[in-house]
Amino acid sequence: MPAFCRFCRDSFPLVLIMAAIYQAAYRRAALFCRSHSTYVKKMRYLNKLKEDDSLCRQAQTSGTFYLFHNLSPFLRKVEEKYLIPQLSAAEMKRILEKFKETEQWIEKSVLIGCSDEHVPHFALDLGALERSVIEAELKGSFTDLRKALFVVDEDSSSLLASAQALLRWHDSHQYCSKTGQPTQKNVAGSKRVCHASGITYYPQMSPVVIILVSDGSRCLLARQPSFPQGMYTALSGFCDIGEAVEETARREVAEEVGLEVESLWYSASQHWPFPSSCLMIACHALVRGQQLEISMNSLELEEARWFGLEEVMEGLKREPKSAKQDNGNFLPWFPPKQAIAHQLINEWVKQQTS
Ligand SMILES: NC(=O)C1=CN([C@@H]2O[C@H](COP(=O)(O)OP(=O)(O)OC[C@H]3O[C@@H](n4cnc5c(N)ncnc54)[C@H](O)[C@@H]3O)[C@@H](O)[C@H]2O)C=CC1
Ligand SMILES: [Mg+2]
Repeated sequence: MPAFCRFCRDSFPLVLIMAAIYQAAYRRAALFCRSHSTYVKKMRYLNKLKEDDSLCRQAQTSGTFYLFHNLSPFLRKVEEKYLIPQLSAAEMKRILEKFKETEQWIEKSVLIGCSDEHVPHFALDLGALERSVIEAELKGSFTDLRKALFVVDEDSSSLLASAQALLRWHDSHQYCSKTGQPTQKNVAGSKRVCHASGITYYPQMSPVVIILVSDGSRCLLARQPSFPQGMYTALSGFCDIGEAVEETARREVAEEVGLEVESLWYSASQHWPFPSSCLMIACHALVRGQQLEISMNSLELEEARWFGLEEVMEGLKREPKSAKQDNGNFLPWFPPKQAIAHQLINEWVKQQTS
């Protein structure tokens, strides 16, 4: 039975081995001790690349590149699957030479991760080059992110979302908001600096709280006028400056549907790239022992109502395509599984049925 870390050869104390066995986590624990796991090494390597420009410049020569065109990711359809091609530095050079562009372009790329073997991954937006030429050359197409996220697998969709968010942030932070002078990105793209003022800008996300309100046996779902027909989701709202998550949740529920939250518990969080990089903080909330009549804010919402368990379970199974009825009305359906709203609704169903 191996009881040594693969990297430092330190043996594990017996108590740790026993604990690992009992937690059924033995396989992983036996290969790496905590400070030498693949994950830790990977995170430390990425951190070094962010801090060290020359190391990162060197990494660009052995890295792989995900391409975007005006923030739309490049996808290739192989049989029924959509894949995200990763180009080597040599392939990038070949493409850029075709456009008589220099390799200086590579410097515009941003670091978005690395493999377990420390092959760094970069994202690069080729928006200034002719889209159709790149598509023909690489046999694929630049696809709107709203479509791309829902046709690739789950890991790829979160990678695409964060890569696009970082590229978007750089595109819109090219000037210092204090001096108006151009800002310069570090090689990894983890920050931009204004050399005139000395201000460093870091990529940002806007925190949004998403709240699935329940009265114990029903849950509250709502529609904004801009939603596709028939789609309902949980309430949500941006955090005001200085607010805690709990305060935002209480305020948004009061503002949007006129109810008071009695208790609130955290579920999970998700980066969401629309409209531009939100950190979605998902919570369940209970409103009980008070008036349960909804007083909807019609400036923000088109409809808000209570849904029973059965209606929610049917809505979860319904495809948007099959929501339209013969009379032109739409049956309710909910956001797809990639959206954290879906997870909240699923969790609520589990709570009700367990
Ligand atoms: N991933 C998911 O499951 C879901 C994601 N969302 C996302 O949550 C976000 C916020 O939801 P809403 O209910 O519309 O928010 P909201 O209820 O706070 O209303 C939006 C309004 O807030 C104002 N606002 C305040 N701070 C803002 C900021 N930093 N950026 C943009 N607008 C700001 C603007 O006037 C805007 O029109 C949306 O971008 C939406 O895409 C919403 C529901 C589900
Ligand atoms: Mg809202």
